[in-house]
Amino acid sequence: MSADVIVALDQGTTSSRALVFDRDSRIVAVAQKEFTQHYPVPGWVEHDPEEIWQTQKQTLDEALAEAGEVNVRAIGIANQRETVVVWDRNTGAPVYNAIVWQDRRTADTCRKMAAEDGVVAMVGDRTGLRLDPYFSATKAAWILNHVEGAREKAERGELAMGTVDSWLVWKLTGGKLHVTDESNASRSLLYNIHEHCWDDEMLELFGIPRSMLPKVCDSSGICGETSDGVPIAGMAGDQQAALFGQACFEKGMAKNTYGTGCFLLMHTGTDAVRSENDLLTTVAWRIRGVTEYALEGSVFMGGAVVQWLRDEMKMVETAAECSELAASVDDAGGLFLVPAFAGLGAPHWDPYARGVAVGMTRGTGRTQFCRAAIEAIAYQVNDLAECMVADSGVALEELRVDGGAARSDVLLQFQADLAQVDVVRPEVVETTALGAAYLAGLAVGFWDGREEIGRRWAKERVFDPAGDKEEVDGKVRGWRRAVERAKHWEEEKD
Ligand SMILES: Nc1ncnc2c1ncn2[C@@H]1O[C@H](COP(=O)(O)OP(=O)(O)O)[C@@H](O)[C@H]1O
Ligand SMILES: O=P(O)(O)OC[C@H](O)CO
Repeated sequence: MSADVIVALDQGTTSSRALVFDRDSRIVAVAQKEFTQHYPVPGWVEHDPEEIWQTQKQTLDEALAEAGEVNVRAIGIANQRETVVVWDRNTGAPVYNAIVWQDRRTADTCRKMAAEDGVVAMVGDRTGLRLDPYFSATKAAWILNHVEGAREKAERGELAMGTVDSWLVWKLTGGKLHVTDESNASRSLLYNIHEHCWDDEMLELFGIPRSMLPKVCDSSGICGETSDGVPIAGMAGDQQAALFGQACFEKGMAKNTYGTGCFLLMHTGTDAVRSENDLLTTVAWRIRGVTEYALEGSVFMGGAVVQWLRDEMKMVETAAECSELAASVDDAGGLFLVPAFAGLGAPHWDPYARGVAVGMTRGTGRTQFCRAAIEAIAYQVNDLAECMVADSGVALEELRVDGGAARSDVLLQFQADLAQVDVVRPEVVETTALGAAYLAGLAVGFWDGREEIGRRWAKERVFDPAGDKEEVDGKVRGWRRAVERAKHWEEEKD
């Protein structure tokens, strides 16, 4: 008899992955494929939607082939968020490349809109977000305004838009289903997170016809079937999926994912807590019609700074080598690297910031660059953690971590020293995929409930805070001076 399994699709910024999980939450099979990053103009980042789909489909097929005789009970999807695809409902063809969350082309549009009386407050009140190019709305509007004939087609109801989850479901169902889940919808700037609907005033503000938008579903629940008859039963933005996979189900529980970017999310229960410290209020997930929320801090360059040292600067051959070099010294010798390559996210929200390296001396070499890169990841997350503690009024009990760069012990130790909190790496670090699998599995009765999921979560290693407080404070002061030098570098355009 073939074993029952759940398949998770983890469509990330740099790769598409498919993982097969068994009833014990063990990974039975995994496949991964990187895809092309397009940087047509400095500050722009695009993906080819067809390549996203092809790589995702290939990994799905490969993972299933590796798993052998299995019975797939359901599919769950976790995806890079905010990245927007606009396609023709009749032909199914995208009208433009996907504009990626890191893309800053709409910075000037956002700045001008924000100058209008009351707009920033209205956007924050309704969506929980900032008027920043990070989110989907201005990216979709850019496509409508720049692709010939797109706006007219959209007005006629011929175009669909969606985040990558919507695009994958559209493809998986052979163009039958145009849906998203509430966690993804909450990243668009078009969704009212309190009234749980697309917001007419936001649609008008950004010039997006309502007919383009997907139907919003629960994050856990059968929303449809693939062309092969497998239920699609879970969908969430990858950071929310990771929060679920880390079993952060209680108010105040937090996780940080160290992927391309870094995303610190704290569960706030059924309260949409408004940040006083420049964080975002976001939907964690909606299950059986009940929405739970999270506070989020988003850092745009996390593990990607290590990739940059490897691929562009050629200072190392592998990401692991960067960590090894960083671990070989106690500090960066006064060097600070602020990787504001795509502007700065929370808490600065400065799309005009650009990368800087300051504090170089004649003794600065690649080892110091590697150390400074690893430290920069931790400094950015530490800034978010401070905001989160200030917002919630309680110290973090522990910080659960995951993502590719969470493999780096030196990073996690430095994080614990900076934030003075236990940093906990779980046994299963594939928490994004696991979260998507759990959301799908719960919907089809594969797992019993959150209690069971909580019991399954297990620590692999705890990084205890160490280090001299004064020394740490001095380093943080240095980091913040360096950040000031990165801000407002790119000139604003009219
Ligand atoms: N040993 C390591 N030390 C530091 N960073 C690492 C290490 N291994 C991988 N990374 C970083 O992790 C990132 C990939 O993480 P992943 O979670 O797969 O990203 P994403 O889901 O955003 O595509 C890359 O940016 C890479 O540089
Ligand atoms: O694909 P990741 O893991 O870098 O995550 C990207 C985020 O969802 C962007 O908000």
